[in-house]
Amino acid sequence: MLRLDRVSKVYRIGAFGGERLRAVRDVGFEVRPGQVVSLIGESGSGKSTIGRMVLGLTPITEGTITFEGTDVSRLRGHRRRKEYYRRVQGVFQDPFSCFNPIFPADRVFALIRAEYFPEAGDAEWRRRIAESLDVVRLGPAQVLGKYPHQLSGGQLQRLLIARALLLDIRMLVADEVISMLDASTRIDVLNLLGDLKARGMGILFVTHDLSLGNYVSDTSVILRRGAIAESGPTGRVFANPLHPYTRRLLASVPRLHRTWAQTDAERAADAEGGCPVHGPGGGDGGGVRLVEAEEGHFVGCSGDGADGSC
Ligand SMILES: Nc1ncnc2c1ncn2[C@@H]1O[C@H](COP(=O)(O)OP(=O)(O)OP(=O)(O)O)[C@@H](O)[C@H]1O
Repeated sequence: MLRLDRVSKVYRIGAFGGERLRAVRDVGFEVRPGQVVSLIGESGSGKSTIGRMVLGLTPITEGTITFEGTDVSRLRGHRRRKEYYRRVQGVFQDPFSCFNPIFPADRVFALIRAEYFPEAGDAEWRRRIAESLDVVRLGPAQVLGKYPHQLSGGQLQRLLIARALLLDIRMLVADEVISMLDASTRIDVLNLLGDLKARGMGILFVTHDLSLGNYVSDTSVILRRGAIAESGPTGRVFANPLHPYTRRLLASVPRLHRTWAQTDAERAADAEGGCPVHGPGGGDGGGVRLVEAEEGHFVGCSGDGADGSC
């Protein structure tokens, strides 16, 4: 469905764009129908840049992104972009910023109608909205005609997902979609993503939170400084983390019955360095080259070992 091959992004930064920042390095993975793939990494690891490149919101520097066999790396022209967005949509962290406070929140539906379904009759359109709201478990009376400030963050987030569903999308990029929601609403939105997956939708789930990645995804892609440190079936990556960076991330998840001191000791042990594939002396495991350590489970090898094997 969605495939990234050796995708990189270099931003021009500094005065007059004279400096370059390599935010994403040679990233490749696939999202299949009915599959949730998590992009996991700390702040600045390049997760959102990848999500934005998939959505055509940030131009890619190198590599290829294909969706259902079509190269969508450089989407040009209103018609091509419109067709792509009929199939692929994004939902982001801050639902409030997606709504204009001076209009009722359901204006987002009217904008979709004007762009994609100008020929739809009123009765048909009302039925389609009701169907979409039903999928995201919102009653029309709860949200229609209400202003953004009258709705909760969770309701607004679900409204945005309902808007995307009007388009018969095949893939959703969900970028930190629950970070701003309270605990009870979070689980609602996570379960909703589970429903969408069950309907065959592919989901690219961007998160800095390992436990969320573990909860929702079939495949995990762990990013470090823009490169893949480790990737594979979520069960394998979490049960047998091979890269020191993944182990450090896992060690920093607060757990009941564990103390700071125990977590610190784990961190220190992992910080000793070396390549996760070839051991100490094999570089720092920067994730430049991916090595298949077990079936479908890849780990970044720094490629600079003394004997050239690494
Ligand atoms: N438009 C931009 N111009 C220049 N640099 C950028 C731009 N957007 C992101 N960056 C830089 O690229 C790197 C990756 O940023 P990105 O937002 O993709 O990371 P992230 O993993 O999503 O982080 P966070 O979880 O904090 O959102 C960071 O160093 C960031 O400062």
